Amino acid sequence: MTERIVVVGAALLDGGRLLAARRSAPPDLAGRWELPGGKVEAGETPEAALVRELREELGVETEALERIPGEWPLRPPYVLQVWTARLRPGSGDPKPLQDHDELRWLTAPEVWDVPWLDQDVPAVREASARLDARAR
Ligand SMILES: Nc1nc2c([nH]c(=O)n2[C@H]2C[C@H](O)[C@@H](COP(=O)(O)OP(=O)(O)OP(=O)(O)O)O2)c(=O)[nH]1
Repeated sequence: MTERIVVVGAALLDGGRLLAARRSAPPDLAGRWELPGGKVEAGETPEAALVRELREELGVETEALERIPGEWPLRPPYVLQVWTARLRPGSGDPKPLQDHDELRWLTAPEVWDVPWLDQDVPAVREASARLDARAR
């Protein structure tokens, strides 16, 4: 089993807050919170996948900023990579259009108020470190 599929997660930052999204499906993930995103398709860059997924799932126009170093294993063959991102000027507010049933903008002290997917915790820790740096 050598196939490896990258899932891009967005640390979408706005005004010193991080967007968290509660999954509505599948049943084993529903109710837990994640960094919105999805699978990178063949021939697609991770940054393009991030912009596409956030448009589909949240109805927003975004820009990927920088990759957070590291890679975190999900259920094989998936691995999670995370980019910071921001809303483009004129983008609407995110809405839970697909895959999610609730969204929250979390300030640095609120980051651990939601039950993140277990496999997302290391990535969220890295993302929240960026949030702390930006909030200062
Ligand atoms: N988007 C996202 N998916 C995650 C995270 N953590 C985690 O375990 N996953 C899992 C859930 C899914 O099994 C897989 C990504 O699937 P997805 O449903 O979000 O991606 P997608 O839109 O490309 O999927 P699909 O409907 O095309 O199959 O990775 C995370 O932080 N963000």
